[in-house]
Amino acid sequence: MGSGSSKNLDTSSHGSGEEKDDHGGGQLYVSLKMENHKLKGDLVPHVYGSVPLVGSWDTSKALPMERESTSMWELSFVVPPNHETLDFKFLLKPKYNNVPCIEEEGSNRQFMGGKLQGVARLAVFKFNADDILEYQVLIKADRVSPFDLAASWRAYQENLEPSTVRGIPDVSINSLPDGVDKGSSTSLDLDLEQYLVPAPATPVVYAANLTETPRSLKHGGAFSKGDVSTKDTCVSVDPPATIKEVEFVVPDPPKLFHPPGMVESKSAGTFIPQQKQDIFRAIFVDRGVGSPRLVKSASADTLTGSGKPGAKRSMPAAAGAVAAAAVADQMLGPKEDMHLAIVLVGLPARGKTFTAAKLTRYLRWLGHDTKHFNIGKYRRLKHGTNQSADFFRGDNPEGMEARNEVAALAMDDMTTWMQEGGQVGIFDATNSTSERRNMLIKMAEGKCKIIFLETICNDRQIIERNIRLKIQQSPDYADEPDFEAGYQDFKRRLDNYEKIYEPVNEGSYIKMIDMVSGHGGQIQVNNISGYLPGRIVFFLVNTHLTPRPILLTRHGESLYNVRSRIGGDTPLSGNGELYAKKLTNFVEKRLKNERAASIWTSTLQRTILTANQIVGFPKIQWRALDEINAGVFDGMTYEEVKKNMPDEYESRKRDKLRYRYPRGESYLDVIQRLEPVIIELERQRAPVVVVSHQAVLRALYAYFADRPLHEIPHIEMPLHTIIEIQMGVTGVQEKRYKLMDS
Ligand SMILES: Nc1ncnc2c1ncn2[C@@H]1O[C@H](COP(=O)(O)OP(=O)(O)O)[C@@H](O)[C@H]1O
Ligand SMILES: O=P(O)(O)OC[C@H]1O[C@@](CO)(OP(=O)(O)O)[C@@H](O)[C@@H]1O
Repeated sequence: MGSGSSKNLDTSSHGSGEEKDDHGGGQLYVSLKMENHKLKGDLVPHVYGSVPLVGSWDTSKALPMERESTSMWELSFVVPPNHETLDFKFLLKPKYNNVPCIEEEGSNRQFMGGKLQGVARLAVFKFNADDILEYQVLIKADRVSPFDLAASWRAYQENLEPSTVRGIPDVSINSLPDGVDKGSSTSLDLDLEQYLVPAPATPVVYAANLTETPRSLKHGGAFSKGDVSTKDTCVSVDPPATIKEVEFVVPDPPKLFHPPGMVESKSAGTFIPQQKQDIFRAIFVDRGVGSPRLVKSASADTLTGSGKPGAKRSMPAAAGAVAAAAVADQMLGPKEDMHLAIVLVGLPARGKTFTAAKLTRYLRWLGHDTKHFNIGKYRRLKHGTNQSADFFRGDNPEGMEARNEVAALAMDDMTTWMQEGGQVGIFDATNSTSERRNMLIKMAEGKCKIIFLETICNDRQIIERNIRLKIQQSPDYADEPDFEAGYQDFKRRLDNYEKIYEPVNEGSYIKMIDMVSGHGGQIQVNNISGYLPGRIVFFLVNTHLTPRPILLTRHGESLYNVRSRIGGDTPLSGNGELYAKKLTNFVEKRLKNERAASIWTSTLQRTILTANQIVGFPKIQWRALDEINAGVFDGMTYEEVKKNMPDEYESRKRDKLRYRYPRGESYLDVIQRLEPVIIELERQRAPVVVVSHQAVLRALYAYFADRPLHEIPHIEMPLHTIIEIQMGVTGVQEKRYKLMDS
């Protein structure tokens, strides 16, 4: 049996009781995974250990792990902050008995002060001298403030709550009929190819090229046209709408009059200068622009239903939790906390730009006004693309000055944009010395809150792969025809950075350590609190680089689709049933080698029936995947709405994103409830087939395709077509299969 004990945190042993080992307070969120493809009888992996939570070394109270896929077992738990040391071991226990238990070989595993001691070694179980079973082990421990943890978890759980619709189990696996071998569908790949149709243009562009362009370039200042490298300019000078933003500057929120207890929101549209006075009377949280018969802000009419790019606002264009958090921040938080700077830190080729772009996409999709400032792009525009490794030497004063100068310019641009209402700036550079970071901290004083996000990778193979990707993608090497010469130059550049690199140890930070290698990664969090930082940590904890497809499809045509009626819960038409068969065939072929894939549907029968015949994969019903709730219009045709409620019809037409159906939902509401689905799709390592609805799929697709919020309600989402999103190490790619005409 395991040995060891749990020590309660004794403040006296820390001198003055400083929370030195507490890493900024908070609870320890521990996630354990074990993987083995050879299953042994009905033995279930358990965890037991030194604290009551994990059974106090009593095998009958050990915590069972849950099956995540056929070969993967998982368990998460939260250790209260007053446990300094936690010892534990893995245990194999029969499903329905307490004995015999087989404890893993070797010494106890241990968390001390929130950190795993030693490495996450394999879990080895010895049945007898010749019979040994090994499990791969993955252990993550993150410090999360109790508040953020509770908020994230509640939101997550609420959306995962099982439905009670129709009494159908929410998770089911219909096994393959006897004699059917899932791996036997040979030579079928060609069949799939015949259904391929062109996807909307999704050029694979190096993420840095899509980032912000220096303001001085837009307005003809320090970055003269002569400085500009053609490679960067051709991709990314912002559209005129963004430039227009600076023409009308909304006063800083603190300068506005706030009657006690009232909160003013500008999130519902563009301000029209002559109506500026009205904003002083606006008292509402973004709740949609429809339903005049229901209570509506007196000011809503003074705001043009925009959602268009360039609309100026100081609150996110979002609903629900996002809007509520923004209001709370304005009421309670210090002014600078209303703006958040995520400052990347890390050696070159550690995934900083990749992570920055992904986070930008996620935050924008949630409705936060977010911009990505890539300092490499600033440098290229100012100093050209052909800087050799010497430019990056720590002992090259000119190089250092030039790099600090562009970093300061970008920081200036970012804080100026924040003062105009921008919410989250992502500052993407190596920022590899504390001197540079101090410069940024000083520049941000009183303007925004800084959180450092450090990406650390110790896996030589991944670094090697990243370097090769860099030579292929980065504009720095676009003019270098000789791959080997580029490679050697980049290696020298890396050496120069490594010589002076200082890991982050100051302020608020998130460290992502080996998060992509697939084993033993961890996230360390220091001094992080608040709604948005909490969401960011939650998002980063769940993302990884394992390539896998996500298949999105609408249900087969329903009886209401045939009659052009919205909403409802009707079964499939004949056409719809045919699609269900074709989809089944498609999934069997496309996922023939995927043992751990799963099928997600909504709780409405048109999606359940569409997926009904697919066998061999777990099916999960999500309420969050139900179609937009059309409220009092459910079951009507668009024509009927137009005729009977012309005002409502027009309101929706004017601003389909924010329009909330009376007693129903808006697209913004749908996006909010889909957040747990996105997090889960990011977290999954195996393929997922999502069978859902038009509005829901528009919102999900927009996240992956990085489409702006205002476009979401208008994205084409045809019936009987599968959109395959391929999640890969360089980003997201798309394929479309049209199985039949709609
Ligand atoms: N957390 C990470 N650790 C290591 N590699 C990563 C990480 N995230 C993404 N990558 C990989 O690193 C590659 C290069 O990333 P990039 O963002 O250009 O690096 P950087 O900005 O640090 O120079 C990406 O294409 C991706 O495959
Ligand atoms: O937002 P719009 O464009 O109205 O699209 C959403 C509508 O699509 C429909 C079909 O018209 O989805 P679904 O096919 O899932 O039934 C309606 O139920 C839903 O209200």
